[in-house]
Amino acid sequence: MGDRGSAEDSAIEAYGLGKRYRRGWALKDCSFRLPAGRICGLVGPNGAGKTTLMGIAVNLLQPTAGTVRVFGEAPGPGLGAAGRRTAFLAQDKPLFRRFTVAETLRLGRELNPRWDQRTAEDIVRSGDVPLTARVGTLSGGQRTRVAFALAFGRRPDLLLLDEPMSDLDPLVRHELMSVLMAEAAEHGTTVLMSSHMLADLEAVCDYLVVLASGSVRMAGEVDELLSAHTLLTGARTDEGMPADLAARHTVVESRTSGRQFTALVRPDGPVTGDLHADSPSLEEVLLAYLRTPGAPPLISPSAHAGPHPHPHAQHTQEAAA
Ligand SMILES: Nc1ncnc2c1ncn2[C@@H]1O[C@H](COP(=O)(O)OP(=O)(O)OP(=O)(O)O)[C@@H](O)[C@H]1O
Repeated sequence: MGDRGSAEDSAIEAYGLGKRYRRGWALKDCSFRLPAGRICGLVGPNGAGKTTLMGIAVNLLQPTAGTVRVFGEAPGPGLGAAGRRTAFLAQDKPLFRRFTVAETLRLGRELNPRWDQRTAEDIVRSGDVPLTARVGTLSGGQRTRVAFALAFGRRPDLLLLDEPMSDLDPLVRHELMSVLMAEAAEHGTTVLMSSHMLADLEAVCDYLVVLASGSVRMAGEVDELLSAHTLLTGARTDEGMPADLAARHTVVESRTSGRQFTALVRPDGPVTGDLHADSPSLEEVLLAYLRTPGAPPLISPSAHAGPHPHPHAQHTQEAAA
């Protein structure tokens, strides 16, 4: 892609990234790479650091430690190259309430040289949101649609969406997911989307980053992550599951129910014994990691990040958050 060398292949690369607030670390030693062109789900329990990570990537927050690169550049003030290529849809979707929808889109057009009016208007119109309505009179879901239109209209190379679907009804959610996938496929947009709706993520994402307590617990291609895991069921022992299983394989989580145990494992060789082995769904894998923040992390090779060449180019002072 282009003449920018291998850095161009990474949409986001975080290395040793940390953010400390007064109450403690919100992100700690967070390293991962998101290759360009993926639709990536960002998953983690409340307070895991998802919003903080996105805020650092779009230069709204400064890291306390480590570095982040967006298309190979440190996020900087103003509309640097990385900033021009990035759109961020924040959780509270800030819009001017007194503006009409048309005025909101006009502002988007005036502020963005790459503005795509047709895409933005299509997204608004397909939800029957009148262009003449004031933003303050719209329902929460309609406002989300306008915020989506603003984000897509910017024609970003990287779109960061912080829990974009939380106030949408299932039909609108489904429709906007389809818009998201179609736009991303047509323009090669990289998407990083935080969500607690695991089924939605399963439908649209081909890449995943799982955060727990500020650290990356799992990152990589969905297919790779899924195929690394096996769901085992068998007769429970006094300890719950047979002791040799934990000795031979990486156990993410094990649970017992009645006379049975179920364990999600990363097999380190053939699974032997009187056990039933199944392929887990993405939801089963994610739930196991969310329930077990201490599980050994799994970072697939495409998600590995290394140190950046100019670590001092990144600001490291605390921001007024
Ligand atoms: N401005 C702030 N000042 C102090 N602490 C903060 C601030 N913003 C976030 N935190 C803390 O940092 C941690 C991570 O918060 P963050 O909002 O990044 O999590 P999240 O994964 O986006 O959560 P959620 O799923 O609830 O949106 C939390 O413990 C939160 O209380």
